[in-house]
Amino acid sequence: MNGPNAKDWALPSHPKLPKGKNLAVIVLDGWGEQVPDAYNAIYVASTPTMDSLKKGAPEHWRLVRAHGPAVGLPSEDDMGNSEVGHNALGAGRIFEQGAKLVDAALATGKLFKGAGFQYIQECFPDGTLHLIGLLSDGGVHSRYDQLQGLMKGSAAHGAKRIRVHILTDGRDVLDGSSFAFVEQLEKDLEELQKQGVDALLASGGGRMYVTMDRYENDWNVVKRGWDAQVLGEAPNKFKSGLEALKHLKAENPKFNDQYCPPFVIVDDSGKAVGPIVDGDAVITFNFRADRMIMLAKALEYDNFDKFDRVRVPKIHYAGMLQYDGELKLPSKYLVNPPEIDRTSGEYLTKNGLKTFACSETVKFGHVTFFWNGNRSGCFDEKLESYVEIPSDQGITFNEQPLMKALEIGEKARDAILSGKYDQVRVNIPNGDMVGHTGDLKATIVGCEAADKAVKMILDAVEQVGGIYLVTADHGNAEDMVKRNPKTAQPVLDKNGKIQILTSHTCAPVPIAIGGPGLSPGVKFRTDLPQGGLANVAATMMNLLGFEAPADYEPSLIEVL
Ligand SMILES: O=C(O)[C@H](O)COP(=O)(O)O
Ligand SMILES: [Mn+2]
Ligand SMILES: [Mn+2]
Repeated sequence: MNGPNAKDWALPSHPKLPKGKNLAVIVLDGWGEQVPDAYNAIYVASTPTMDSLKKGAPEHWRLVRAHGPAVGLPSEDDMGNSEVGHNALGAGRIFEQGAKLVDAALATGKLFKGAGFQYIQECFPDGTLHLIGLLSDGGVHSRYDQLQGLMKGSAAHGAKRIRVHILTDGRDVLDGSSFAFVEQLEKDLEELQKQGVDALLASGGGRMYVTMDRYENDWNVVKRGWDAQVLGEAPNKFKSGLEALKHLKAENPKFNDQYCPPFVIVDDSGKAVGPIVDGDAVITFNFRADRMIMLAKALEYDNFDKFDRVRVPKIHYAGMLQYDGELKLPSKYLVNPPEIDRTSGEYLTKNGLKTFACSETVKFGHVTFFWNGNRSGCFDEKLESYVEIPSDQGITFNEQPLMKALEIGEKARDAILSGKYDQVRVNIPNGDMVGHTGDLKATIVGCEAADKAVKMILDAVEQVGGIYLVTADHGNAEDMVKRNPKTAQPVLDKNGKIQILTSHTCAPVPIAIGGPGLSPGVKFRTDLPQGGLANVAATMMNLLGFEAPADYEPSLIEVL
């Protein structure tokens, strides 16, 4: 990686704040600030520790922006997410993120002129173009209008045969919305057929059960997708996508979009219409990395032992973006990823500071990979310890809402008490992972567990005379229902039932600082009302006794 020379990596000392204080950084995943009512799981939950921090407002507690342009997303309507949130927290600057970069590359047509697309195009005369990704307009991992642009543009640039392999959402968008997305997709494919392109939906499955696992929590998820997408094999076979969803839902009263079982579309003779074979091209159209990396490895690596691929077709594969800058995976991609460089983690190591980072598997990469600018691995193994607590596999987290919050708290506590680290950072997942299930009761339990974990860490900070910084990456658990934007009242569906919100929100998130090591004159500035997650990195550097690099977003604190 290019970077400043050694001299420039040195951070100047802060004129007023001392070095040598332990700093605990706690990111509560999916923990926003919203109207206090019965559907705000955080408000309903008993969270004495987080409540006590709020009493420090405005000097030691405030809100920061965690959505839209504040984290590099296209518009104010874009909710925050873990990738952009942790990127901003770790890098201290706002980078235009995947969603925006793909929009621009499609709008200018640059996407179709780049080396990545040309590599894909080489297969067009004889092969099929397969498009694999998340089917929704959530804007977190992918967006439907971008898939439309990709399909149309590919046809215009010579693709004669297109097969789409969908992952139904219901997590970044309302559960049940997949029916409408599939209907729209099948219409769009028909339109392409009228123009002479042999375009069909080929396979599908729910994102959490098929393909979109992350951080290698459960390779079975990716295998289910591989079998349907590549081998054309699934227990469920249908003539169309809509028929598939209707049938699977009728069969199972608990059906939801996130966990839809895998299916393949077959022709009249019962043959799968779109297995991936030698000579084909494959694009994974998600722009976000974490949940596409495992499939990218299966598609790209010669030496691969995570599951039996049975048949490994010789294909030209490209990602919408390059998902991992360190692994250079995938090697071919359509749009250059944001160049997130000189992250706070890298600065800390260059200045000799020691870091401990921990979460459970499903969020582990958030405090490591995303935090470090979509880069796997440490900057300096001698200075960094990354600890992953294995997550439960094969369950929806409303079944285990405590998750590993207390185990994460214990690891952080021990790391703080060991006195070995300057910065101890964790991600506590409950508000988000349980919030995504839409189960209000379980989310309340999860928030209570998260609060206990925070207490455990703050107690350790107290013992060593350290400093804490508690914040979140975006909202989720604070709002569990879809609301009328004008009245803020819950919206009812056609059966009169309240519509459950499984997704993130556009709410701001809290940030609190404190601990016995915090110098008495430190308080939040009042001249940064629009402050966002990208302002946190400079704040952390100050609390560690350093000035932040000049191009970082300004620190949220001042010293009187
Ligand atoms: O991938 C997911 O679980 C959701 O789409 C977004 O959640 P996250 O951004 O909190 O990971
Ligand atoms: Mn998150
Ligand atoms: Mn989430």
